[in-house]
Amino acid sequence: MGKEQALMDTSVEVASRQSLPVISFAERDEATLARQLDQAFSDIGFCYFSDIGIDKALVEGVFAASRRFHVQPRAAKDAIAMNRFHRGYMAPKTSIIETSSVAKVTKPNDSESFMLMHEVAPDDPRYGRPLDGPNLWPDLPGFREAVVAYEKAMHGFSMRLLRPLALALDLPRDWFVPYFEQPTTFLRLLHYPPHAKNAAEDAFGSAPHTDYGFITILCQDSSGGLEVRRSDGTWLPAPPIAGTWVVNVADMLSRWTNGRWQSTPHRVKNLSGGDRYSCPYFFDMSMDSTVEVLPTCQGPGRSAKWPAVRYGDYLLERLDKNYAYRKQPEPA
Ligand SMILES: O=C(O)CCC(=O)C(=O)O
Ligand SMILES: [Fe+2]
Repeated sequence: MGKEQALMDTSVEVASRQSLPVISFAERDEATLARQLDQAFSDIGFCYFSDIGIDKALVEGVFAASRRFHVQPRAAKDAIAMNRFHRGYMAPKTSIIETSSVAKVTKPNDSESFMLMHEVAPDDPRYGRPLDGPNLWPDLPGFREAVVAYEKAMHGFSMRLLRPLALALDLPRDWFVPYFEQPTTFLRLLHYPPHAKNAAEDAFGSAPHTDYGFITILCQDSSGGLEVRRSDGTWLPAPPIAGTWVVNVADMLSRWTNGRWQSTPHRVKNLSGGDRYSCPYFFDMSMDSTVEVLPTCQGPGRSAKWPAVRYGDYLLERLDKNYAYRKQPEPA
């Protein structure tokens, strides 16, 4: 490969790409990881992670919990319908991605989910602010323990990931840490029913969208159906690979990097014929974080493409537009 080609390959996504890169965290030094992360996130904004040090039993536990939750009768799930803090059960066809920059989305998503966010205790000064309130739990023995154990492990890994991410962007290795002392996190236990045979072409389990925050680390079952948009507008499948997580850059991280890392649109159609389960973990900065283009991602000829934004404001605007329950009048 000539030097010019090599340079191009690190900055321009290869339109003919047939698969996403897999980055292994087994015995890799931070500098190597940083290089691989930079390449993947600059190219297509998506990759797989393997060997991230999370016990298989934790993964099996969270999927088992999700299945137990979703097979319950609808009334049991509605008993913990999503509260104004964005926690609880989100019924099918109650989210429509009106803020999609990708497509005119007209149909609500054909999926249901249980949403868990960072816990905010009543004695926490943040308690009661928008999106800072209590989680809701189903009446299922062992459910909470399994879900919290997985969430804790994902949080630990995500904190460790901050260093190679900072190095990849030529920042001091602990640069991101202060933004994540009180992170905004979402663990979503998603269930997709089989895609209806007569469904319209533009009906999706998850319509084309980008994620809002910093980074998303998703574990999927063996059904398949997730697709990632290439820069030429075609869609690349992100099929299940045992022992891996699918990872993507979200809007705030893309904005922080002045677009060097891409917040890539993705979508889901569950064509497996059976139920599909996935568990995305959204690891985002504290609500009060100001996201302003990084000093290392701007300079002469690379002026900042976005003004500074407070993450909590950006997030609220998105949620208010995309979720039906947020459009109802507040209960008295
Ligand atoms: O279920 C999936 O594979 C993707 C889910 C997703 O993109 C999301 O919840 O933001
Ligand atoms: Fe997503």
